[in-house]
Amino acid sequence: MCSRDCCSNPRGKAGDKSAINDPADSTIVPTAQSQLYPYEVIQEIADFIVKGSGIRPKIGIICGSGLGSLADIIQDAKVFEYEKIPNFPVSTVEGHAGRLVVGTLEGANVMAMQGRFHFYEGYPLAKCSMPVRVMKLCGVEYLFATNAAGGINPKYAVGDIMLMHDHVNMLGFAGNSPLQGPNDPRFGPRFPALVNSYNRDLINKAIEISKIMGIESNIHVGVYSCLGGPTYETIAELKALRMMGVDAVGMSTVHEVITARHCDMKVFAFSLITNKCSIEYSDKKDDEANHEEVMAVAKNRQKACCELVSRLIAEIQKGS
Ligand SMILES: O=P(O)(O)O[C@H]1O[C@H](CO)[C@@H](O)[C@H]1O
Ligand SMILES: Nc1nc2[nH]cnc2c(=O)[nH]1
Repeated sequence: MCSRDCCSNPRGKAGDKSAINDPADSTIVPTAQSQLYPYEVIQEIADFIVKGSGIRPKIGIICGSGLGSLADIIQDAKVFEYEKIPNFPVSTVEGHAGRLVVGTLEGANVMAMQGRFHFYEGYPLAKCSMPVRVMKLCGVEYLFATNAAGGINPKYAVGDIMLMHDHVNMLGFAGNSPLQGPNDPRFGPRFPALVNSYNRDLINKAIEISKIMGIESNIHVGVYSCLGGPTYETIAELKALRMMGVDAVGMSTVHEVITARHCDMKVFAFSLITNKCSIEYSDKKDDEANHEEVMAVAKNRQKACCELVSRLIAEIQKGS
């Protein structure tokens, strides 16, 4: 196990002073985000997974809130509990089981995170997206990132799927990035470009698949934004996001996509619209987002989400 403070659970263990910064201790030097998980530590984690599973995955899947069933359809699955993976954080959110599932889907070698890490859990962004680098060093070429999100675009209904074609990085606007700190060129360049981050070919294929599935009227192509959470948005914030061209809002994915594009992975991402974000002031309880509703909608729509992902992976396999 890595003994460095940075890799440990931020909540620490009872009596474990190493997890708490002492403001009076002038010897503590703040660690830049990019230094939290050096290349060698990521390599160790990747080796542990590849050796333990006997599989070199090509596609990495991140299951959004309530969408853990995307990993349940993986065949010949080898399951790694996050607690048992050296230097891996733990999942603390309901609907995020905290397991890595490695196996095959539609003939492709895949690895899926049944549980992701969020900024609001107390993890720095580089820690939230560290598993994407692990995927890269395991051999992953394609990242499939999924999330539950609130629909801001008035045309979106609960249960619709928004294929992400762009994002607005609100945490980035505020000066926070998983790439902040010295750059390790073994992962990627100092200044990665993010135009065309969301693979157009995969978006087009997903649209074609939605027609075959008969769900094309529930599919949109739009812009996602990640806020820090854990609060859901105020009406004024939702109005501001809408003015900025945001169609769906959540608390994840963007830093994962940044990390994936930095190391040149192809990205496909979608949001399941689990609640409508009303931008009108009202006293209606129905207008308040809540995590139980998010999970219930995700459970209802998991079949369609699984089919979309499976069929898209089958398309990738056909082309390889
Ligand atoms: O983005 P995922 O992990 O799907 O979850 C979304 O749903 C939770 C809030 O209900 C937040 O964690 C938000 O980010
Ligand atoms: N920030 C945010 N995250 C969500 N996740 C699911 N729904 C929502 C929402 O309305 N807002």
